[in-house]
Amino acid sequence: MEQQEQQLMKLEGTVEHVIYENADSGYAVFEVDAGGTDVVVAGNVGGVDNGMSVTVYGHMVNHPSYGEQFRAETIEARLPEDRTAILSYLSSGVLPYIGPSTAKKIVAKFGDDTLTIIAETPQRLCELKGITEQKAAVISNEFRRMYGVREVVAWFARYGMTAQQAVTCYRALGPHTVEALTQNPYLLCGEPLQLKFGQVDTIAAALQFETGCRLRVAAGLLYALRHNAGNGHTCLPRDKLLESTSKFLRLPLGDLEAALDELLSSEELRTRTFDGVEYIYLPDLLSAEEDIAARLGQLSTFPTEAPPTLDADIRVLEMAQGFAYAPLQRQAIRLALSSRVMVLTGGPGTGKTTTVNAILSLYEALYDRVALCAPTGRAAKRLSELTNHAASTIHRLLEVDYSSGSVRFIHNEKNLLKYDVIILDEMSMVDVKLFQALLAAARYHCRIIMVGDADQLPSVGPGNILGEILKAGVVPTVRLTDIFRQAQRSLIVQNAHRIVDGQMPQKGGPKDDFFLIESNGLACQKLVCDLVSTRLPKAYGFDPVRDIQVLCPTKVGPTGSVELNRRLQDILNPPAKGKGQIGTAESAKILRLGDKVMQIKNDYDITFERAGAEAGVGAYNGDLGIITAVDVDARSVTVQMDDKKYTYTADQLNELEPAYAVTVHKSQGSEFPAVILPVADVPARLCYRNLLYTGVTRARKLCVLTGTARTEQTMVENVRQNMRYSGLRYLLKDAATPTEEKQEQLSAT
Ligand SMILES: Nc1ncnc2c1ncn2[C@@H]1O[C@H](COP(=O)(O)OP(=O)(O)OP(=O)(O)O)[C@@H](O)[C@H]1O
Repeated sequence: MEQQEQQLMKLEGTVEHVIYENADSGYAVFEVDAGGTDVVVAGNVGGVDNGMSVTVYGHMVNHPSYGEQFRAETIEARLPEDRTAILSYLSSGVLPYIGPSTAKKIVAKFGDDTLTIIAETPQRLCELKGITEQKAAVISNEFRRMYGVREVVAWFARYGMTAQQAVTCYRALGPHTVEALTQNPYLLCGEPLQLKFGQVDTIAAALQFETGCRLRVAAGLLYALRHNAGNGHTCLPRDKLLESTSKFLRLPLGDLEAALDELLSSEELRTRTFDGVEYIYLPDLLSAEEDIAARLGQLSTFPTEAPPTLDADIRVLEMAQGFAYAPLQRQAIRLALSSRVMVLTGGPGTGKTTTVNAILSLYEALYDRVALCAPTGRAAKRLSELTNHAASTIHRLLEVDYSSGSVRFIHNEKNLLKYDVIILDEMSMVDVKLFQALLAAARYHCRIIMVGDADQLPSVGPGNILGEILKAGVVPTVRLTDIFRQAQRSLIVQNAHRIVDGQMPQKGGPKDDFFLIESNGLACQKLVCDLVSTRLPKAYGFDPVRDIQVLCPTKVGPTGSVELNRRLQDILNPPAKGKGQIGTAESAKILRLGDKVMQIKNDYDITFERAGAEAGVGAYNGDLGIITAVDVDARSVTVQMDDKKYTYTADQLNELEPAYAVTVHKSQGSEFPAVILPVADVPARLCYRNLLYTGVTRARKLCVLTGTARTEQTMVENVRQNMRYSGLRYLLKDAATPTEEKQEQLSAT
């Protein structure tokens, strides 16, 4: 920090005029009187007000439109200290009920003590005509709130953290933020910042916390569980949790046992034993799994009957389509119409969508309200194209309310969705919290049909619901296994099935929709670029940006997504005069007019416009779009994602990345006309079957593998199933086991 500060310039002065301020991000542009010279300062400083004394560290930069300005890295702001500064501060209208003339009167009366009086004895303001007790209280509260934010910003700056982090934390922890963090800095590991344990440990050490203290041990255990939830585990075996936490805290196991037991008895953590092994859960993840299990278990045991005309109805559908359903498809249709809950699973080309279409038609004849949904926008779009029926994302169905700064759903157990049936596609991508929310918002009698392919990569969030449901074996399930004739002609489909069966894909040739071109290292990088930019567009007529997608198993290396993005951006959308572009210092990425970009995290707040339709909010991880405008001065870009137009301001640019090449993980739930998948230089931990399978099955018309047969073979043979700890299968089995009490409840309904 010190070293960094040495390279930074220091500027001291008084804030003269705030030109622009974004209260959410803490970004501000303001003029500072630095001993007679006015300097424009810009940066994420957490807000400033006229009259404040500031010490700013940063660099002078030359802004293309605004000329010279000081780009602030950190700021220390103090409240105005002398009369003139206090008057300027209050006159700016920073506090309610105080305009320039009232400010003058207040300062004339209380002088240098003005701010102390406002903070501590606001009733004294009533000595001035026109200020009632109520007004004085409002003024004082607002002052203390603002002062609180400044205090938090200063505290954060002391430990090398940004004003934006401070503002976010203040919003979550409130006026006592500094007090709370001083007493327990490890709170920073939790929501909303989720800082790395090491970083927080350094802060704690500076605050004289002992390495063996209870707060640190408890924080370490919670951190390990949260970190593992980020890797998909809903729980951890007790021994494993203790062992890994003991390693990163560098404390003996014995020191951790007591802290864990305390956390369990205070219910900050929960425990369950499955198959004789004790598992430790974060409470919200246990509730999610228990709620899911209880609801699915209950629905599974709910007696229902198929409509008497079902066979005739199926025959009518077959006649209308001109083909008969295969026996397993028929079984799935019957099961869907005679159960409250079911799973339909199978690989590509096995007739899932055709079966869903039949189920949808039959249900629509019976019920008014059938919802079709999928976890991602692209999956929902594809579903709606394939079924000719409106489909939405789960988030859209539940309607996100982000007004409190965290995700809540408008539809929940108190405001149920008005559907009789919910058909949920791409089930492999749904995590436990989202599924819990969906089930909570479903009416008691609502039927749930889950469709998915368990061999795809599991959800980004914690849990492996589809896999666990299949393992539990208590939810009625049909697994489609035969590949239909049309699909059999496709080498993409055949090879996808070969991969799942552990066989090497057929190599294919130019006439097939799948082929492998052997290559390696930089040659492979060049090959991918040639295929995207010239060879495939020439041979197949694909648009290099809109139709072809490079999917990388990894981010790193010559054929990782980072490097390929850089190369492809240069080739497909090179810089040109008049073509706006914005560079971001942190990630060294460039966003340029015409670029294909991806939203890389959920933003529930960002607004979009739609031509001829209602505007809305929300952009989700994995959404793809094209940059249609760049405002270099304002550092903002406009992105068109299907029919939605978003404007990203300077502080939102970190949500976007060029997307000529994306990782297979980010492509889950999407399909592309042509996929190029480099299978060279893949790090060992990413060399596994489901990843290759997921990548290949994203291709609709053409899949080209570039790389080495050896890497391909390693991927096919490695069945490390992205192993995830979860207790859902046990909880489900338990929930579906009829007990006397449950039987009584059922017969009473
Ligand atoms: N009973 C059937 N008889 C003849 N053809 C069928 C039948 N069911 C499905 N098909 C055809 O098989 C092909 C694959 O079916 P479908 O698209 O439903 O499979 P899918 O499992 O959804 O595949 P994907 O996951 O790849 O989308 C389609 O061309 C479809 O028309």
